[in-house]
Amino acid sequence: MDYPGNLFVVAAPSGAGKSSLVKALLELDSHVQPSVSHTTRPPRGQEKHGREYFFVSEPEFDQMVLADAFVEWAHVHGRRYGTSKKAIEDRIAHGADVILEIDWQGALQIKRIFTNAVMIFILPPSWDELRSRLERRGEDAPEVIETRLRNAAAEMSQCKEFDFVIINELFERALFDLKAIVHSQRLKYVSQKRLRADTFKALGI
Ligand SMILES: Nc1ncnc2c1ncn2[C@@H]1O[C@H](COP(=O)(O)OP(=O)(O)OP(=O)(O)O)[C@@H](O)[C@H]1O
Ligand SMILES: Nc1nc2c(ncn2[C@@H]2O[C@H](COP(=O)(O)O)[C@@H](O)[C@H]2O)c(=O)[nH]1
Repeated sequence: MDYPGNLFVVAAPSGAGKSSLVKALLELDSHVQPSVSHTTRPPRGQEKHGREYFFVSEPEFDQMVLADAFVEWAHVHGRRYGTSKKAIEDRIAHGADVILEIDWQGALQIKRIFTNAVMIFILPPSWDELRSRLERRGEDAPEVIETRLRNAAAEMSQCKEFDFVIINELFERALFDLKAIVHSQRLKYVSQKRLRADTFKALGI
């Protein structure tokens, strides 16, 4: 059986560090491919259209919804965000490991469609640290930070729906945990379906 590829879904409250962790994972592991979402929020800092997001207008997003172009989409912090079918379906069909960095509402939509998706939730170590990460990042206006912190409690309560919860206190430790989850899912297929079968054959058992 060909390696079918895994779909990893990473969710977290804003500022918990999911983009930093996923970025670091992608730098270390070329077999994992990111999905680039569409959003109606404006770009911040150095963000580029087509790299962090496809930045689209509200009417453009509406059109994509009407055209059934999204696998999932949701209202998050007063904006809309969605994963297009185009962003993931080809890659999954070709057996790539794909990682989605999306909110919990989108994550649960994905789980209903892709029942084998591996669901990972990132938590910050404390409220104080969450606030100070958002402030230190320095890319959101104070009122945006307050909205994100207000929404964080409801978001974090969803972590029980996920397969894995990583506490991002020490970055390297959290990255180690994320890598371990990705590798363990890959090994399930590689060892059970192919290498193990080859070894059994060679051993005549
Ligand atoms: N373990 C950590 N210790 C200290 N700072 C961290 C840690 N992880 C991430 N950060 C910092 O916290 C800030 C928020 O991280 P990041 O942008 O990755 O969060 P996020 O969960 O992706 O947020 P959003 O959903 O708003 O995009 C960044 O400035 C990042 O460098
Ligand atoms: N349901 C979806 N949520 C998404 C998607 N892409 C990003 N997100 C989530 O939105 C918030 C805010 O992101 P930010 O870049 O504005 O800080 C965060 O929780 C993201 O994970 C998506 O395609 N679908």
